[in-house]
Amino acid sequence: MLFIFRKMGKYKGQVIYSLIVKALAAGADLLLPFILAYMIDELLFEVTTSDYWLLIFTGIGMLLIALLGWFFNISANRSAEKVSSLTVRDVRNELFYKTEKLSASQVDEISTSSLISRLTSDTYNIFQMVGSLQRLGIRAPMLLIGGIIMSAFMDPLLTLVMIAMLPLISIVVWQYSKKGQPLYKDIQVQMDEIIRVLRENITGVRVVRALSMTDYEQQRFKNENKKAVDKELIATITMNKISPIISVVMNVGLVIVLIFGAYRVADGATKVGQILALITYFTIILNSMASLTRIFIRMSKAAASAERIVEVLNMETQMVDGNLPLVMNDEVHLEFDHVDFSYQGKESHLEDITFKISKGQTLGIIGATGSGKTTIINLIMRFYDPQKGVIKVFGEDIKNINRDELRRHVGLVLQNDSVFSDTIHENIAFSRPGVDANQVKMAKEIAQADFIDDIPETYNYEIAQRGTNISGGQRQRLLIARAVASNPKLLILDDASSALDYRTDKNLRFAITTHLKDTTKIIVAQRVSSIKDADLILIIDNGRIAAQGTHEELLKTNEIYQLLVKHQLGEGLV
Ligand SMILES: Nc1ncnc2c1ncn2[C@@H]1O[C@H](COP(=O)(O)OP(=O)(O)OP(=O)(O)O)[C@@H](O)[C@H]1O
Repeated sequence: MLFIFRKMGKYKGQVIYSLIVKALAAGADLLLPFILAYMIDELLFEVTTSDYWLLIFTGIGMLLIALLGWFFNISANRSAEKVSSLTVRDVRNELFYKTEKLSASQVDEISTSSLISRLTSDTYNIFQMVGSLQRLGIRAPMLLIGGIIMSAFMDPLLTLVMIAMLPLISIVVWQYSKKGQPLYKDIQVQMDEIIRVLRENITGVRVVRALSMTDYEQQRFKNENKKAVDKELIATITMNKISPIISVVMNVGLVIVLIFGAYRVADGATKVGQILALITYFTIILNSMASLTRIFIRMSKAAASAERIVEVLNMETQMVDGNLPLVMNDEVHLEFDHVDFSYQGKESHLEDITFKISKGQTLGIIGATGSGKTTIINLIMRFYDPQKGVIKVFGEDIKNINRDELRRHVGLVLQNDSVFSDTIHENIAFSRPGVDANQVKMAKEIAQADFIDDIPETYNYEIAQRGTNISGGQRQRLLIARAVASNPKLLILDDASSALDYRTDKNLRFAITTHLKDTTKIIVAQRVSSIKDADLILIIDNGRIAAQGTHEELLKTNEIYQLLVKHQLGEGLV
């Protein structure tokens, strides 16, 4: 909760304005029953000609005060909305900025869906609370205290009856608010699950349909949705018990006041107008208690959400960025020195990886599914840091290089990379400085993306979201064009040509070798033909390098490689 108040603190001028204006509006509301009592008791029953005019002027005065109250309320509410929007904008920005700085393993730990729900529904809960707090936070207590003072001013004895009810009400509100917070946290955690199922289905919509899994997925979503509804119900039922309890307690007080009031009017101890005003004040007190309850409910929700947001904001920055300028005068462009890595720090995913390649050379990585090929790429891109060993890129320890600087010099195509809903030109150029129309054209040629010339709109053709209006092979070529367009120092193609036919794949490799002579290339592939011309080939098996060497060397010495070649290229080559 402190976190929210700190964030609101930035707009304290505006908050103070809202609160003052709200207080004025509440003051106007409190004055009205008082004037009404005066009109009934002093003017209405003993009306003379002069009193008649006073009655009219007092009525007009009441109307003006009501209008003023209305104006103050509108102005304060507007200001309150502005503060809540700005506060939540700041929270979202800070959370997004932090999310960008999280390491890939921290994102794995929290999960992407949870990050999305923290950025959306959790921040919305804070938005609602900040608004309510300004709209009702001053108005409700003012009406409550003001109502008590005004009624005590009119009839202290009857007011005591009402005051006697307040401690009981406070205990009820406090107890239920305490219960509410964990329940609302549960709902938010369930929201993470709903977003997870939704994301999986949206990104995998075609697979779901192709495998006729729609019914199954609908059921899966229904289950998660039902769990959320059940949790919402438990929280709502729990919190909604507050209002009726308060209502019953207050109405009992009201009835007692009415009975005593009737006796006191009969005895001449008080007047009818005063009793009427008292009842109005008690209704104001009742409503202000209901408003306070609403604030407490919103505060419970917002506190649960703030806790989830603060949990992310307080995560330690695991990857410290180096700031050494990249000199790149080392001949060795990539070196792994006894590197060990595990995603969650438990089972090993890479073990004792050691190899090096020089500037302009090509590294081929081949191995079974799940053997650790992409994990090596993840470490080169510094998505994760290894637990042991040193990785040097361009001759510098990767930990000393600024990550943005490192990635600016790398052209990367990952297995499931996506294109964007934009023109072909933008998909290749990607708004990078220096990547002009000529570079884009050159990239198209290297990537064998001739299909672009066959489209009437050529580079202006609009690609649909996730590239649904081009084929898999065309998408891969577009991604390769994007990676080579900036003339990177290091080009990484992770299974990037799997959808290309052998001939196009061969032409692609030839074009890369001739056009990007100084670029160091890493090709991860399942096909021997894609990596056989590499200067160094790594055979990865279960997170370890089973063998390394050139095609010829491995053909002579390594059984796994011999088998691969035999199966893929034919007996004659072994
Ligand atoms: N983010 C992650 N968290 C935990 N484990 C992971 C993560 N990514 C990959 N793994 C595990 O690490 C191992 C190596 O995965 P990796 O993606 O490197 O394999 P790969 O050789 O590239 O496989 P493929 O050829 O199928 O792409 C696998 O057992 C995989 O389940």
